[in-house]
Amino acid sequence: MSATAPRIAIVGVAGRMGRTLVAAVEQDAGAVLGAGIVEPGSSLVGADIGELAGLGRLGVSAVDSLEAAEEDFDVLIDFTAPRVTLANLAFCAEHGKRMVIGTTGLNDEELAKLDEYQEKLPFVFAPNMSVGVNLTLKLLETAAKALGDEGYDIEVIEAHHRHKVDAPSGTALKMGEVIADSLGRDLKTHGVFERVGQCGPRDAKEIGFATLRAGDIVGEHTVMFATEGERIEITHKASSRMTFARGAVRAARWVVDKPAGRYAMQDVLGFN
Ligand SMILES: NC(=O)C1=CN([C@@H]2O[C@H](COP(=O)(O)OP(=O)(O)OC[C@H]3O[C@@H](n4cnc5c(N)ncnc54)[C@H](OP(=O)(O)O)[C@@H]3O)[C@@H](O)[C@H]2O)C=CC1
Ligand SMILES: O=C(O)C1=N[C@H](C(=O)O)C[C@H](O)C1
Repeated sequence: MSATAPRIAIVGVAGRMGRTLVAAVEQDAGAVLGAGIVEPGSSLVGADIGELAGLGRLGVSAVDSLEAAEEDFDVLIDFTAPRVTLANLAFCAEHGKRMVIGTTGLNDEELAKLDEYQEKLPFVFAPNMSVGVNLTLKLLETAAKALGDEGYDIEVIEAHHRHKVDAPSGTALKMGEVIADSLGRDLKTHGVFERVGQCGPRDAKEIGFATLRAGDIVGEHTVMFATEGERIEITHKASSRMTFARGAVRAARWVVDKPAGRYAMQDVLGFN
């Protein structure tokens, strides 16, 4: 399988990431566009996915189920919504496929469900597929270890486009988890996601989150380490969805010959 270019199916192919993924697969000589899946009953069934992506005709027509695409792909790339992703994971496990999952906003129960599949198929799950964000996670580990117990307050600030449905972003939560793990804290107890009214002074160990939603912001994350007299800010700014899409295609090429397991982008990039 690894010797030939994997055939990729993109679910949610008419979405913001779906359309960008079509372009990313087309640009990658090591991957082949196998199928594009839209919502069941969508008026886009039969549309050419190249045309949906603004690339002109590519000869691949959108279908509205994984069953209809089953013969046409090796790896499914899924940037949709939690319930859709979990249903697709069940299909892929049953039919010997691999997956790359970029969907965010999974609740604890859904995250636990994801774990149930780690022995059933190989899949990469990452809230952010960009190389830059994954490097930033390594920098945060170092910064948190150096500063977190030295009186520096830690705050995570994220900004995204007006259409985003989950908050804080999956990336912001991942950043919080990396920082908490590095400091032996638990994000469940130390994460502060809302401050309103007479909320009192800041606890030294809390990890605060602030969310902005506006216009067409692709995705921006800053982690602030602030103490009296100085502040360090580690920032990542995405200016194009192509950075996520290229990472996802890279993950699809990587996961195609891996044994069953749940992998992270850090594994794909060799950062672990
Ligand atoms: N990991 C990463 O690097 C990144 C992750 N994301 C995450 O990816 C997800 C999608 O983001 P985005 O592309 O902006 O969102 P969009 O809403 O633009 O795209 C989601 C697409 O999924 C489609 N969809 C919904 N249900 C189904 C179904 N049952 N079968 C097939 N398709 C379906 C939607 O169709 P319809 O519109 O008809 O409902 C829509 O086209 C979010 O969770 C986001 O946070 C985003 C960017 C980067
Ligand atoms: O919804 C988005 O757009 C993005 N979502 C991801 C997240 O929730 O972290 C990644 C990226 O920042 C864009």
